[in-house]
This record gives sequence, structure tokens and C-alpha cells, in this order.
Amino acid sequence: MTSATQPVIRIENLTKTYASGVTALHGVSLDILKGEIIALLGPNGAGKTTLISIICGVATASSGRVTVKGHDTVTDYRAARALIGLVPQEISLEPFEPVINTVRFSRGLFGRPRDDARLEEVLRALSLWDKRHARVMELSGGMKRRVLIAKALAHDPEILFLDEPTAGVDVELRKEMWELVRELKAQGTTIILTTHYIEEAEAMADRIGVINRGRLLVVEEKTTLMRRLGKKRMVIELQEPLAELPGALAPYRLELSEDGRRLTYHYDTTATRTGITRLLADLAGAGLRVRDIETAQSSLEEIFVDLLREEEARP
Ligand SMILES: Nc1ncnc2c1ncn2[C@@H]1O[C@H](COP(=O)(O)OP(=O)(O)OP(=O)(O)O)[C@@H](O)[C@H]1O
Repeated sequence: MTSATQPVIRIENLTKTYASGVTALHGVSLDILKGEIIALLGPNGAGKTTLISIICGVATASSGRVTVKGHDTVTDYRAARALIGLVPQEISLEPFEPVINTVRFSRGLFGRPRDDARLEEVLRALSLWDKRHARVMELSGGMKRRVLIAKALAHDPEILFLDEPTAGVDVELRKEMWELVRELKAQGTTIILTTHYIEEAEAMADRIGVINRGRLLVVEEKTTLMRRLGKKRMVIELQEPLAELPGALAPYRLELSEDGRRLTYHYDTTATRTGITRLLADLAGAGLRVRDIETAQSSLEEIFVDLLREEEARP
């Protein structure tokens, strides 16, 4: 195995049941490769934060194991944690501290020697250098987020976790964050981020993992998954209700609504042929008259549902 494909993090069969009885993770296994950006995509409550928290040693697993460059996150916690920077979802900062102190303190927490030149580099990269003497409470929300990133990077981790890095952040700052993440990747940092936004995963990730209800449904190269996300549906409203689908239309796998007035056709926007032209011709051929046509991108939710169905249908 070359170093480019070696897993830096190995997650094996991780399960988490909280004291409340909620099972947030059901046997999650995943290898994270050196230098990649992997996005964990999933709806609220899917288990993303729980997964990150366990890898970073903030929460404990009920069963399973995580190693970071071979260091077990429980039995060899300090060595594993030293390799990781974590940017949490919640902004949790000391309001009265000047920016530079809070970042310096984070480095010290990991037992790294004081290095003001490195600190300056990190703060400059995050456009925080001018604000280094400002107290955290005086900063805007976007600036506070950058301080969180600076703190996570202060001990020069090889791996960076970003939990919903751009939730509630304006478009401009979101783009800046993406740029920053790309630069970190270029420097060799492995990056794991969670997000609700397909756009964010699309802009940044090499691979995408989809999590739903504590299960990792799929992990794929972005381009492969995006092909799936590229699915669209076309809803055809008919002039007259239809009792059942004519046999000639069977190949299109149309869904007929209960009232018989709407047909739904799913197609792949990235395919060379969508089949729409032929479908419309065949509808006319079958004597069906169309009142209206509407197309829509399948939503993330629908994709999750599709993935779940596939999962359940698997032997
Ligand atoms: N400390 C906790 N105690 C009990 N249940 C918890 C705790 N933290 C999370 N959960 C539950 O575990 C499940 C997974 O939550 P988690 O925060 O990991 O999801 P998430 O994918 O990060 O969601 P979001 O996108 O909303 O942050 C949810 O049902 C949540 O209510």
C-alpha cells in the first residue's frame, strides 16, 4: 500500500448507545485516507457529531474501535488526540480572552512548545492577525468561527475535523472557508467535515459518506455519488385520470399517483439520454394527453430515502 492510500484513521464497527437509550451509531466502519477530504453528509440527528466526538475522544463508544495512525483512541488517547484538530459545531470560546492568548493556550494544551512564528502564520492564514489583541466577545460570528479553526490548528495537527463548519455562515465566508480547507489539503492535512449541504460536499470533498440514522449507508468518490445525486424527476399531469399504466410504458418505470392524474418519471441528468423525448412520444402514442409537466431535482432527503430503500433491499 502506498502512503497515499494508507488509512490514517481506521474506524471499526463503532456503536454508540447514549444513556437515554438512543442508539446514535450502528456498527460504523470506515477507513479515512491520508490527505483526502471526506465529507460526511446526513440529516439532523444522523449521528455525525457522535461519530466525530468518538474519534476525537470527546465521547466514548459503546463498542468498536478507532485508531489514528495506529494509536487506539481509548488506550493510547494522548498520542491519537495529538494528531487531530477539532473544530466543533458549537462556538465555545472564552469571551474575555484576547484572540492570540486563546490560540496559544490551545497549542500548549497539547504540550507543544510555544512558537509565536507559527501562531502568526495560522492567524494570518485565517485573516485574524489584525484582530489578535481583540477580545473574543468583540468579534463577529464569522470571526469567532475562524478563531475556532485557529485553535484547532494551533498544535499543527495532521488531521482536521470540521463539524458543520459553515452552518449559519454567510456565502462569502463559506467560500473563504472552502478556500482555506483546500489550502490545508494542499499542505497535506487530512480533512473530515460534516455538512447538510450537498453544495459544500460537492465543492470540497474527494469522497462522500452518507450517514442516516446511525448507519453509514455509502462511501463513494464524489463524482460517483454526484451522479446519483444528479437524478431528477419529472411529474406529468394528465388531462384524464388513468386507471392503470399502459404496458407500452412499462420500460419507463413510471409511478402512477393514487388519483391516476399524475405520472412520475425518474431520470439521470448526467446520462447521455434522459429518455424524456421518447417518453413524451410514447405517452402520445398510448393516447394519453398531457396537461402540464414539472421537473424537480431530487432532494437530499429523497436520495437518503432511496439509499435506505436500497440498503433494506440488500440480501
Ligand atoms: N449527549 C447525548 N445524549 C443523548 N442523546 C444524544 C446525545 N448526543 C446526541 N444524541 C442523539 O444521538 C443521535 C445522533 O445525534 P448527532 O448529534 O450525532 O447527529 P448529527 O448527525 O450530528 O446531527 P446534526 O446534524 O443535527 O448535528 C440523535 O438522536 C441525538 O438526539
